[in-house]
Amino acid sequence: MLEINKLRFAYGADAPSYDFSLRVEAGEILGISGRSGSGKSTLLDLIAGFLRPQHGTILLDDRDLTPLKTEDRPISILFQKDNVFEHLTAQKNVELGLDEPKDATALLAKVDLTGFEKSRCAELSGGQQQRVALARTLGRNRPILLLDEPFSALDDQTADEMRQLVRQLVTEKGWHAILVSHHQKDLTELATRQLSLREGQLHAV
Ligand SMILES: Nc1ncnc2c1ncn2[C@@H]1O[C@H](COP(=O)(O)OP(=O)(O)OP(=O)(O)O)[C@@H](O)[C@H]1O
Repeated sequence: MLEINKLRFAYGADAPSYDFSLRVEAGEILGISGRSGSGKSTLLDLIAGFLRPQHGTILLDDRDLTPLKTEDRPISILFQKDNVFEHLTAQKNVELGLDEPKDATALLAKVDLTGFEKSRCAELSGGQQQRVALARTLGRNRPILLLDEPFSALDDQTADEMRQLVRQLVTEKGWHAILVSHHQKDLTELATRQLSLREGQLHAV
């Protein structure tokens, strides 16, 4: 289980402070909604280690991740865009993220990109690029998946396909996923549970 205990953070002495506690089971996708500026990205940045909390702990299966640097945390992140290096091929993009050699072709096949191994990502559509990023996530197989508006730049049908794929992978792999989004459809169709962020605190929806 991923446990975030009384994580407290403020950007400065006069800034409002964020106070988060939450738990995410393996195979669960926790959806977090909230108005623009409510602190959704801040929450993900704290879990990813881009920001340091002033108080509190982040545990995965009782292991304390709080002191670890971002690169040592067992996380993958999918942003709205810019998840791939556009000048590199799909295959290189998948291989770059791996700790040990794995079959990039098989990983790309999992996300329905057979035959695109040698395509430069600049030549791929936004949805295909997101699938390359997902193939890398699959290869890395990190237990925590942070999703920051990952489908916002996609058309409706591609977003639907991506949601299904992400859902299937999270269930299959037992990842602990947190999705932040403005889009109700993402939250209702993908999240297994939802919370809303208001005034620095998480509330039941
Ligand atoms: N580097 C920073 N320094 C100071 N304040 C910041 C910084 N980054 C964000 N903030 C402030 O913290 C608050 C939360 O920002 P955050 O980006 O986490 O919100 P959000 O809910 O993800 O917003 P959006 O939905 O628009 O992406 C905002 O008031 C924002 O202005």
